[in-house]
Amino acid sequence: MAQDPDHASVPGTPAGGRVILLNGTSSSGKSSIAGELLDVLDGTWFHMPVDAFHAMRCKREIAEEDLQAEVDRTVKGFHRAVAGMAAAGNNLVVDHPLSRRWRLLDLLDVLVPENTVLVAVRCPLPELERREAERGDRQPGLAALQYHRVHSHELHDIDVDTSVHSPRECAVRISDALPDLPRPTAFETLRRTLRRPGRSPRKHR
Ligand SMILES: Nc1ncnc2c1ncn2[C@@H]1O[C@H](COP(=O)(O)OP(=O)(O)OP(=O)(O)O)[C@@H](O)[C@H]1O
Repeated sequence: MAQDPDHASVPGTPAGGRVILLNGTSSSGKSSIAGELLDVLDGTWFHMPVDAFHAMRCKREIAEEDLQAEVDRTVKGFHRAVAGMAAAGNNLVVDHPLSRRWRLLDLLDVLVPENTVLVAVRCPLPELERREAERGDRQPGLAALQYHRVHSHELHDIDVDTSVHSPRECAVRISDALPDLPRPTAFETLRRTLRRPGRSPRKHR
């Protein structure tokens, strides 16, 4: 290795990292699977939950009318933080509900589609509502609100059902599927169909 006594050489960048994007409603089990994936996957991976970015915000009260804009700005920054970590060669497990259409469209613009694995984390609504009531730390009705939105674009690379499998079993299924995923990836197809240059953008919600 070359000498660099002043530590002035910017470290080289390996090929872009892989991003496993866990997409499901609140209480579907994304964080639980992410924790298991870090244990199951070979090599070094980071868990990047959008919740961690919301938790970084100062505790000053936000006016009701400003709240959605604050949340959207945080989410948009989170997307770019994910893209930046991956661009530096880090492998990531991202835990994020695609509960508004613009979130998917924005991620299609900033992530490398061939390096992105889109996982549908599914769970029937009655079980989601049971978990939501049991944990008590989520706004009641949040899972129901997101239920018909998060998977509305339909296409994913891998599906798991957390009402049938434990977080560990879901993580093993995802890990086992990685080497043989068909191409094009869901993100490649979605980018081609939803983000074609010159196509008028659909309304972002
Ligand atoms: N496969 C599973 N089987 C049974 N219970 C589960 C399973 N996965 C998660 N749970 C339970 O569901 C609750 C929510 O799990 P978790 O925090 O992983 O969900 P989440 O999708 O990350 O939620 P949020 O987006 O609200 O943070 C927890 O109480 C967890 O123990």
